[in-house]
Amino acid sequence: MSVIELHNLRYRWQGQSQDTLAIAELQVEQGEHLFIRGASGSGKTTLLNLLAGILKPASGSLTLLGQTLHNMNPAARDRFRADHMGVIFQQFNLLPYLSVRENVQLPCHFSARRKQRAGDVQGAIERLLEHLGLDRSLWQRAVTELSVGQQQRVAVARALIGSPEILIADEPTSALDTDTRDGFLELLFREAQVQGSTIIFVSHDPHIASHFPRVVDLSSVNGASMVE
Ligand SMILES: Nc1ncnc2c1ncn2[C@@H]1O[C@H](COP(=O)(O)OP(=O)(O)OP(=O)(O)O)[C@@H](O)[C@H]1O
Repeated sequence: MSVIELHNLRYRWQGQSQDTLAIAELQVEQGEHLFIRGASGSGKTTLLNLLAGILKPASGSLTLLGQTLHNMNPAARDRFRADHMGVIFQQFNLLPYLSVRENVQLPCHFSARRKQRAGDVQGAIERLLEHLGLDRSLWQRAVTELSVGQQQRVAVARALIGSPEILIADEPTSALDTDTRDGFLELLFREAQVQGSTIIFVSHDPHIASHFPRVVDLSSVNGASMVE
């Protein structure tokens, strides 16, 4: 079973005369690191929102770990997301009034499964922050006191805790210089590999693509012949 399976998927934003996305086939296997590239406006964020169950396809099928998110009720969908997905967005979405430690711990509050998989939660937080190279002196600090690069590491640790099967990253490196960006990707890959997580990484930056074993250009799969 693929981790993500997508078949004849269509999505159109309201008011648009054409489908934003029309993807005949896309499968992502466990542990794969997939980079999705595409010009601005090609539908990358729309695709991630469909994968996360935030948007519902107009037609076609989309399954994650064999389950169809858009057929679930909202509570079940939220639970699925908390249990199985780690997300890293451009703005990181860290909670400013919480410390580094508390931010990383959050998914274990929302998901008993993630908590159970993390085991010794405080130990897991420390291991992740150490592996991601975040100095121990920062762990009790509010995240607002951290640099952008440091906040990014906190966001990665939070996405990884409790070993979710699927990691979704939307332009998480856009604020970084080249060296910091490459270091960030190395850390992300190393940790994802340890956990066997699948990565779906979206960006319009072509330099990042060279770090990924599999690259899908959205413009080449989007609108390709669909079997009705
Ligand atoms: N909320 C919305 N309402 C209507 N149309 C939208 C909405 N969000 C996106 N779109 C349209 O869908 C298309 C794809 O947008 P999307 O944000 O998915 O592209 P993207 O590839 O992520 O772009 P970028 O690289 O600039 O972030 C665009 O034409 C955009 O105008």
